[in-house]
Amino acid sequence: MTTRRYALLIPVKDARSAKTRLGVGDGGQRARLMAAFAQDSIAAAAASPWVSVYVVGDPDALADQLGDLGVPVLPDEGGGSLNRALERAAVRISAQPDLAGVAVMLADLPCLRTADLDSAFAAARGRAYVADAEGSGTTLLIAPAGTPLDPRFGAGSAAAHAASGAEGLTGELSSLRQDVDTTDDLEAALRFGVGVRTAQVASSLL
Ligand SMILES: Nc1nc2c(ncn2[C@@H]2O[C@H](COP(=O)(O)OP(=O)(O)OP(=O)(O)O)[C@@H](O)[C@H]2O)c(=O)[nH]1
Ligand SMILES: C=C(OP(=O)(O)O)C(=O)O
Repeated sequence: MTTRRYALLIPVKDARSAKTRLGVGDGGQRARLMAAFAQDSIAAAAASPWVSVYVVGDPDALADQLGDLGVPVLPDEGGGSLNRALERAAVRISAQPDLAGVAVMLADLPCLRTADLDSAFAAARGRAYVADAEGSGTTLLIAPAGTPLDPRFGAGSAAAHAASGAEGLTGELSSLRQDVDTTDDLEAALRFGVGVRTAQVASSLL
């Protein structure tokens, strides 16, 4: 275990325009669910001794959405591009001394258990990523100090991160792979076990 921490960037967009592929509830209910995913993801990550968490997004839009988690918010300077927003935030944060590196975790991981995040950081030997359960997306990208973040999130991002030279971590890491994009994913996540905030919102919806 290192004494230096990674800056863990967690991008969160305004819940009202997020998760259009989730076919549950109306727009307002989907926004509450999305906010709960983000809160559970952030709370589990913030408990890890490997990271200091920074949300990347619009601070005004996120004020309600993040509840009382008390995490710092870096502005989204991506102009609609997730990868550009992450690169800009990484440049801002890497001015901090004594970082172990910069990492990115997506905020649609309502099942996340801190131990899986810890295991991923412990296993990374260089720039590394964790693919989602389906194998096509990426849930975590780790760039140790001295390596570029070079984020390639979006459709087919696991293959894109592999092609860019990052190592795909092979541990089970099941709660870190259980991302929720679709209604089927949500059902799988509920069977797996979600965090308290998601459980509460989901029970009022399903
Ligand atoms: N700050 C920021 N976060 C983003 C942006 N795009 C996506 N995200 C976040 O990145 C994570 C993964 O995003 P996607 O699963 O692609 O998001 P989505 O647009 O909410 O989902 P769909 O509408 O179903 O495609 C989620 O935590 C989003 O909130 C962006 O442009 N800026
Ligand atoms: C942006 C991504 O996420 P999702 O699969 O949640 O759209 C990704 O996996 O790169």
